[in-house]
Amino acid sequence: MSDHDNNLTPVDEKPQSLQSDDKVTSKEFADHDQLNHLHIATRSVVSTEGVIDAAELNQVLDEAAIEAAGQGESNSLYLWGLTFFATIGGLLFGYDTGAISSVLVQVGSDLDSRPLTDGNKEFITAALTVGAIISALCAGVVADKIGRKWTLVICDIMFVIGAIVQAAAHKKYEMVIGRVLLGFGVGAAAQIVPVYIQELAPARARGRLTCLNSIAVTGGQVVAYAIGAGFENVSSGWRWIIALGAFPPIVQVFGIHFFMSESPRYLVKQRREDEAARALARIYPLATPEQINAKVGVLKKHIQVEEAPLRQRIAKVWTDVPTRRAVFLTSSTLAAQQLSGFNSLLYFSNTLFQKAGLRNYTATSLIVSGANFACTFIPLKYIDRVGRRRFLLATMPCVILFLVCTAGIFAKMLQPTNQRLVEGYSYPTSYTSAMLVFMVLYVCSYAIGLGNVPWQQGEFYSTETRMIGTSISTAVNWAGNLVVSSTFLSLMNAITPSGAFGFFAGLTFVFLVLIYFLYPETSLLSLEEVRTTLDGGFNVKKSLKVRKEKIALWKAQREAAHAETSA
Ligand SMILES: O[C@H]1[C@H](O)[C@@H](O)[C@H](O)[C@@H](O)[C@H]1O
Repeated sequence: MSDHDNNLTPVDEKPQSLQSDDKVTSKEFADHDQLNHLHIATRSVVSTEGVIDAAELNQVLDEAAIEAAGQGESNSLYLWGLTFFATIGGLLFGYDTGAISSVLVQVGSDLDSRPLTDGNKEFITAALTVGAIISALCAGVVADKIGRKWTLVICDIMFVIGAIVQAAAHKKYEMVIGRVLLGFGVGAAAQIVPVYIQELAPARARGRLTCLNSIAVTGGQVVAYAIGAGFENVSSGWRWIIALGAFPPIVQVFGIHFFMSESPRYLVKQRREDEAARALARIYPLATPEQINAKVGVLKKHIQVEEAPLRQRIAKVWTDVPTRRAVFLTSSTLAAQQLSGFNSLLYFSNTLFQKAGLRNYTATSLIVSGANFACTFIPLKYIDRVGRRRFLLATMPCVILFLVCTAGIFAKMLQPTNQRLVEGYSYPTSYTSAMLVFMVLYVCSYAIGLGNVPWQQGEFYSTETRMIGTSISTAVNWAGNLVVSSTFLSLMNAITPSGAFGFFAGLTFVFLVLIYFLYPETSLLSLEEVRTTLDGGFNVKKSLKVRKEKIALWKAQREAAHAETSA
């Protein structure tokens, strides 16, 4: 066993009670069986290497006790409420990215009195993404300055104005402006909502509550498709599809005003410690006032570190090697998510299915987004138990396989039309059905792994670099989205539909190799353990070993506790 792992090993003897000026190593620290119990129960943030003084130890113990107080108990109603209102941001991200598929088909000649060309369609779709890249880059800094809640309010304002401008558009450029404004909201929401949830959630529920945001995103896309199908035969129905997106932000602003608290971390930073304590007491209803105060103390300590000037924190992202590794990993996985091509289907499936001669093409597209939504629930249940890395490694080969099958079926189907999708040509139903089946299987594999796991990115960062690191990788994600959305239709024209899907398969394969060699397992490891995992390398084997031994240790502890109670 490595030193690292030894830190988790319980010993028979308890250490002497600790005086405030005592220095204890992390080894002794872990030997304290109370802490060991709490550490195991709660995955509290404990340094596994450094030297910690006793006052700090007590603080961490108290913080861990807060987590333990919530252990076994379901999340408080308040926490559910916070998550509900926060994930409206995810819902809007999904709705506004999903709605474009129906809008592009239904818009007809309503803009500039001319039908949209493929180039126009790509441009309009990409406009949102450009806005999102810009806002993702700024969102972290803004949220550190004015708070998470107010950043969300700005997103909501963008959602409403963007929707109004688009719904009222008669010219292409007005539509593009509306999409960019909407993009400002979407990009910032994609960055802020998961981090806000991670800052509020108790450690035991963090992974799953973050998954809820992905469910809101994919759910928003399904709602957009369903509404799109509903308005298919309504004149100027596309204006309604867009306008309906202006209502959820109003609900969110209502929730923010009357219900949501600011992140306790931000409140402490603003020296509003009483408010922070009140928010924490509602999130951890079983915690004692002393525990809450201790938690506020721990936050204060973290925030002192965070208070390094912005320029220094940005510099650290580049100069600190483990942080650079974190940026590389989170950006690569978020790029892989986009370059596997899922959004090409999300944005253009209506156009694609319409050209392939499928009747009810909007309803057919609903199957694609529905499969994405349904499969997002699988990681919700198992993401901590099975592990992030395993989810990716198990599902990415399936993504590649079904992309290749889709490419193959296109190649066969388009033989009579010289590998071009010719609108009005009647392709055999056996081919169009097989194409749909392979696409759905591809989407399911994507949703279980790549669609979800990369958004757990916050885990790889220290408190100090989390906002900036996740801003960078979120912008990379939107940049990948831009590449796919602005080139897909042209790519299909240039290298045929089968070539385009084959290309996505090839890119996914490259990322699969990268993840296999470099992506460590983070589930069940404390945040501190995740961070030390990136010291001196990517340490994939070490992370797997630590996780395995941790599980073995938990089992042994549980059995010992069981034997003790039955004796
Ligand atoms: O995780 C989400 C989800 O997979 C969405 O369906 C997709 O449209 C987004 O681009 C992605 O970030």
